[in-house]
Amino acid sequence: MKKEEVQAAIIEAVHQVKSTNPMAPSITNTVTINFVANTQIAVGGSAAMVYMPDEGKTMANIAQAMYINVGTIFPIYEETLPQTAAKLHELGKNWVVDPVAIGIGELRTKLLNDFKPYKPSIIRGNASEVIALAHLWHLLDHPSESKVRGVDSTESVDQATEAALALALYTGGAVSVSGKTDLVTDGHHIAHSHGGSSFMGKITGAGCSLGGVTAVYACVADPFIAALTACQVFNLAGSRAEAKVKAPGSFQPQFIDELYLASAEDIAHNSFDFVTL
Ligand SMILES: Nc1ncnc2c1ncn2[C@@H]1O[C@H](COP(=O)(O)OP(=O)(O)O)[C@@H](O)[C@H]1O
Ligand SMILES: Cc1ncsc1CCOP(=O)(O)O
Ligand SMILES: [Mg+2]
Repeated sequence: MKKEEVQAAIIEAVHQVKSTNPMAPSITNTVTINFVANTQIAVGGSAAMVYMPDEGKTMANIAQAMYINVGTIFPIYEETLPQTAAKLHELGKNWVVDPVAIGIGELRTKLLNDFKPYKPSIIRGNASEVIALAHLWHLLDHPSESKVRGVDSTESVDQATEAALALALYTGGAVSVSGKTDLVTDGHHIAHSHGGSSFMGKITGAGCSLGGVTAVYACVADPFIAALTACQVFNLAGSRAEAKVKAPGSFQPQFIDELYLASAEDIAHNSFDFVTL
């Protein structure tokens, strides 16, 4: 795959989403649920948030792709999440997992551990979360020095490269690691997407919404292209929004506007590096 082919695939994914309005349902946290839905809608997708086991399985049946984010969990998720993941795996649908706050609490750890056999098509998290998931799934041969302290990363994207590659090779899908520069890999290629804004770390939900938008593109594109397209549109919209505002409060609505306004060509030509391994 050449960089020009990647750019052509990004343009195609953006056009497909804008013209078909695909639904990427979510089971996601209660902190950022509204922002996730609004960003999914801004790029041309359709949002539907569910909680219950029968809802998860129904959505797995009718959706083209789905998003599961464990940022806030409830006892019912012990039923909802494994049943939904099993159904998505059985049906061969693309689905995105964001292992928010991995390491905190027994239920979250159990839920993330139980996803392993269902091989999520895209794992999206910050560096610390991606490293912690690779350790939880025993994919790294050195001991864990877990630095997860909540929802924010304490490690750099570069430090998560080995974990991202190990996860991608295990799932056969893609892994998307966010930070100042984002890394996307399918185990055979690595892309680094540039841009964004420091204000994205000053609002809640930049990562969660990146996962939701990744699921929208996963309705129409393969996991690597879907994950990279989402990073590209976020980095472009983040840079453009930052240029127009002074502080995080006004950054958030401006960012949604820029997601909505970004053209397929501009998204594909936002700065990124691409290497084949
Ligand atoms: N300092 C930064 N500069 C540019 N973009 C950033 C910065 N911090 C985060 N982002 C962007 O914000 C989004 C969420 O990333 P991140 O903050 O790592 O996720 P999370 O909220 O899950 O920890 C990504 O699109 C990422 O590129
Ligand atoms: C603050 C918080 N607490 C539990 S989930 C959540 C949202 C995390 O959002 P993001 O990972 O996108 O910053
Ligand atoms: Mg996050």
